[in-house]
Amino acid sequence: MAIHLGANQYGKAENRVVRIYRDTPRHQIRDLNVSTALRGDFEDAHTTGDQSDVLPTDTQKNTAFAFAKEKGIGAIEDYALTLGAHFLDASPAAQGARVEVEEYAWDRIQVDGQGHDHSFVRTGGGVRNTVVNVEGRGTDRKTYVVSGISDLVVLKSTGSEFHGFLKDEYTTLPETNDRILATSLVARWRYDHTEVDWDKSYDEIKGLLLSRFATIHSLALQQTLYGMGSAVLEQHPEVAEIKFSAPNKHHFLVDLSPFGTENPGEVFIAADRPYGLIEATVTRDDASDAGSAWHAVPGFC
Ligand SMILES: O=c1[nH]c(=O)c2[nH]c(=O)[nH]c2[nH]1
Repeated sequence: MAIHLGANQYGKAENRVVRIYRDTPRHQIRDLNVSTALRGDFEDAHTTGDQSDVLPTDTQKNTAFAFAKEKGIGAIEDYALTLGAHFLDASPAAQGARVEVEEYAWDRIQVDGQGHDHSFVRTGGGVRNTVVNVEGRGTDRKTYVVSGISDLVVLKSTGSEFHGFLKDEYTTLPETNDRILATSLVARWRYDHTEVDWDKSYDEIKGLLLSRFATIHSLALQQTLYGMGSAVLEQHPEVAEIKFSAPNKHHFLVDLSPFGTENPGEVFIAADRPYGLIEATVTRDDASDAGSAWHAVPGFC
């Protein structure tokens, strides 16, 4: 029987790196979840057990923590770019390095109208993330950055319709001109290059996604996503394409007629499962080649 090793990568997943800046009494916190992986010619490590080419996952973990102190943490994209380039340089057998970073944001706790110096409360409103892929050596080096947001839970209580859909003998869904539209949005966008003010770009794109969600009169979640994505591409030349994964968090009107009570769009049951899952990519016609930018980014079509 002929068998061979297929695609493989290895690394340390979900290093919870917390960095406190305490140079003054007014501390700052950065709270990250960092996953690293190397891919390349690691045939022997699998087939013969020879680990001489393997930079241990433990070393990768140590590096993520050491860099948090030695180099500090600026934008998560810069931290991931630095780590990715380092791992590729440190591992001659590797052809590519992948670094994924999620950031859990904290706000200062307000005490007597002032943000406290060293007490924080976890910020709501989505988790920022980035995936950096670095490949090749010397002048052949290619670097890809996909950044995004997950768990951005949004709802509009009107301004959403769904009608005119295809019907067959199993269709029972009533058409509606007024429904709740809610989702826990995952959006990831691929940058065209790395000369980007990462924090500014992220803040603006997040703001744009939220404002378009609010202002688009929705005829379907599909149309809302396309409108949100188009706005990002129109206003952010640094973005080549954007992908969405959006569970349609259904809210069903409760029938209060058995109690003789009307319910004109006021009381809903928020259904947990099942949910519609709407996924879409919005791309520039002249987008740059994605290369390995989306390598091992699950959860999108
Ligand atoms: O926005 C929606 N898109 C659909 O494809 C769909 N299908 C469905 O049953 N409800 C909805 N809502």
